Amino acid sequence: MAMADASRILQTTLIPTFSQNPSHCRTSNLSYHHCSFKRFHRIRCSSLYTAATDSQSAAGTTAITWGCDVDSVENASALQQWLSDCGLPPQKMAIQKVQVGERGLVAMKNIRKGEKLLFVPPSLFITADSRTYAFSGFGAVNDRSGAVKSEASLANSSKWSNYISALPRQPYSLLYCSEGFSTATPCNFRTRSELDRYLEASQIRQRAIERINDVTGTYNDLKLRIFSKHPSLFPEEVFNMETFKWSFGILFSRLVRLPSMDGKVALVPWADMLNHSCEVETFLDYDKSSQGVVFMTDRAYQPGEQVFISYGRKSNGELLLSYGFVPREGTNPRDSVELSFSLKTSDKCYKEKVEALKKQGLSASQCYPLQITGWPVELMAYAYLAVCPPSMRSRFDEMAAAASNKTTSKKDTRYPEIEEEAQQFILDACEASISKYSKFLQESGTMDLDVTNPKLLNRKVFLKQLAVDLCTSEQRILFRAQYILRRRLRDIRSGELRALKIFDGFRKFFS
Ligand SMILES: C[S@@+](CC[C@H](N)C(=O)[O-])C[C@H]1O[C@@H](n2cnc3c(N)ncnc32)[C@H](O)[C@@H]1O
Repeated sequence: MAMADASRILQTTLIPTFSQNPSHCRTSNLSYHHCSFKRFHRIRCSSLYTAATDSQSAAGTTAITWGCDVDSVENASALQQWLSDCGLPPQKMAIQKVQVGERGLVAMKNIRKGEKLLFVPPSLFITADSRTYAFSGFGAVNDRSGAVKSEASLANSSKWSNYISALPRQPYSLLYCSEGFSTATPCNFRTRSELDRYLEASQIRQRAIERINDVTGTYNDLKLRIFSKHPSLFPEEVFNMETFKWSFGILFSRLVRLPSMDGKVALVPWADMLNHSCEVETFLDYDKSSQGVVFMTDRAYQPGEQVFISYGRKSNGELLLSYGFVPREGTNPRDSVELSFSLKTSDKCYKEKVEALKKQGLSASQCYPLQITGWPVELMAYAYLAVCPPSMRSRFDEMAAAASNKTTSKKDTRYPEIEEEAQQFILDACEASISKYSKFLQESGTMDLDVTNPKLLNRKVFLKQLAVDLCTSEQRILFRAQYILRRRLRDIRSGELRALKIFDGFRKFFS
């Protein structure tokens, strides 16, 4: 789920707390415009970990007091009752503890292949334009004096209280990787150094850092411009980094994009209890004929079996980043690994090549995804450009254009004269990356977890396992690419050798 989508939903879930009751704004001298947070649509990425760390340590850490344990189903029956009172039709599934994903929806009756399930009506969606009331602890300001009700009383008074009570108190998310985050968080990367250590080999580390910076930057921005100026309206106990990360953790792991509603994103209670399987190809969407969110099963289920949907055709790294899990090894046909490539600064044509790339909006270093089945034509074009000799400088522009995925004609142009060098260039990057993964995977067996608290030890073992699973799956793709590249190079070289031998034979014959 894109950061901008999550941000928009988060902001609108805050707005109605005020906009539904403008008198709060009057008492606190905040204009309606201020209350609506419209000015804070922009996500600021400038704040770095240090800023987040400072505010965090100054604030102290506060554990989330709403929601429930990630594997608890005690609030599930209340949720199901509330949903049916709100118009959810009778269901063929119920929330239960499951093997995959802690809690999930399990078939109560026989379900046929091709059957439509769920039918969650729009009145239950939480979207950027819903008049949602107090979705998170952030919406807790709701009395005339501006005092904050406790989350418990908020949870009881909010329309969404049953939904909030059934949300995981500690969503699995890489958002919890910033320094100084609460040790109460059970299974995420707690510190930046953990993230660096465990995900050093993977490009997902950089993506996680960018996401954390986006979220912490947004919080710091709001804190500087609003929360700190109106402490009675925005008390630190509620408006702190921890609750902010919790909200984003929930959004990243539960928001759904609905293609039939022009790509609108929404939290869809009940539907968000379904877990992901890479082995199904069925997605949530709004169904105009039944006027609700549905999915169509692509296999049959018997009573007692867990029912799955697909969260999208995502790589294991993307699933870890947003949802905090890595699928079982070899089960994700959409898995890919991002590999970084750079032009050599010692290249005689370095500047000209950088210029050609710049014209396409690319830089000297580029990342391309490798899949078990191969890699994009854009990567091959970048490799040609990287190894292209000065005598072929007239081709730089066309190679750079082909290296950009903006080109509509995905022509797989080949340059036989530099084919060997280009394949070798990709192989070198692959092998450098493989050795980074091998180093981590070898060391992970002996890595000192450095903890005394048994709860924390469990958490650390879990997160290290996630990193090991991700790195194993990414390295597996790289090994496959290495195998293909080595074979191609062997063929090219043996082909050249054969051609040389024939040429030599002709030469001898004629002489
Ligand atoms: C949309 S929620 C699904 C309901 C969730 N299991 C719950 O109890 O609230 C997404 C979260 O479920 C878990 N999950 C979903 N699919 C999973 C899978 N295949 N393996 C492990 N965890 C999964 C992850 O924690 C993810 O962040």
